[in-house]
Formats: sequence, structure tokens, C-alpha cells
Amino acid sequence: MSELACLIAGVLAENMGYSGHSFLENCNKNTCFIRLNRYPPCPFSPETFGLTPHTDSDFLTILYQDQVGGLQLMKDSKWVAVKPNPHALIVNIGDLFQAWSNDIYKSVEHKVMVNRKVDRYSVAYFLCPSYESTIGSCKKSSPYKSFTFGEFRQQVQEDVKRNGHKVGLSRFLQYNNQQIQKEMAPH
Ligand SMILES: O=C(O)CCC(=O)C(=O)O
Ligand SMILES: [Fe+2]
Repeated sequence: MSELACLIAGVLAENMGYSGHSFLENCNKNTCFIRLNRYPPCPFSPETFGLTPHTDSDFLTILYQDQVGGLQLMKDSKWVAVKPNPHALIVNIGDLFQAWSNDIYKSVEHKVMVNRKVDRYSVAYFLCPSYESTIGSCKKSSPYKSFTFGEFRQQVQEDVKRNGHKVGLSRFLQYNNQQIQKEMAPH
């Protein structure tokens, strides 16, 4: 799985004209991980979240969902169901790839709705660097401040604790809306 994840990330970077996959050098067996998800049935389906809307805090995720279905992703401001396909893996771009690619690749918002009657299982492989790795950008200028993966994770955890949800990449924008408004206001 790690080879596949690195291969896909490498191809996506090459597609942007960057052959040196420097960000992949910091991803290895000790920094990536697999999550096995089980979603017990819920009679209040289909309104119940198995997993609330989020983006993944990694470079990319390789996902396998079973035949039950329930994964949905945001496309053109609408939730779209991802049809289960036993012969296919789903590849989601994560926040770090979005930052590195200067927003060329977008981390996809997704959620899971539970099933009324049966358990649902999925397996997710997360391509992550070490906590001390600086994520940086493929170009000199970037909409984002430079941050390490550790700083990103810590900010996500703080936001979840404080607000009940992840804020994500917008925390690391060089300029946020408030700053722009301040700078544009007459002095
Ligand atoms: O279970 C799924 O299909 C999605 C899992 C997921 O989004 C995650 O583990 O971050
Ligand atoms: Fe996810």
C-alpha cells in the first residue's frame, strides 16, 4: 500500500512538472498508518453520520469501502455518493498535498453516513510525513505559511477541542480575510 501511495503521489507531482519528490522522502513505514473503520448499524439512518464531514490531514489517502456504501464527497457544493466497487480503491487528496501544490490539488471534503441494518467496514491508508517535516510548497511563493506536520496536527487537535470541528488549512494562510480587511482599511 505504501508503494502504491508513493507512486500515485509521485505521478501527481510529476503531472505538475516536479520530478523531485522531495516531500515523499519524509514519508516512510513509521510515519504512514492504516485505519480500520467499523460503522455499526443505526436505526436513524440515513440521517446519522458515521463520520462527520472532514478533510484528511495527510498527503493522500487510499481507501477501500465494502459493499454497504455510505461514503459521500463534496463536488460542486453538493454531496455525491461514492458507489461501492469491490475492484476499485478510492484516492483522496489530503490537506498537505493541497498546501504543497499551492491549491492545484484540493483536499476533498467527505463524510460517511451509516446504514440502517448492517455494519459497514472500510480501510484507509494515510500517506503522512514525520511530525518534524516542513510541508512547504512546490513554488517559492505560497498562499500558506510554512508549517511542520506536527504543527498542523496540533492546530487541528486544538481547534477540534475548542470549536468541536477541524478548521484545517485556512489556519495557515499567509493572509486571512481579517488581515486583508485590516490592511485595506483607511488608516
Ligand atoms: O470509511 C470511509 O469510507 C471513510 C473513512 C475516512 O474518511 C477516514 O478514515 O478518514
Ligand atoms: Fe477521511
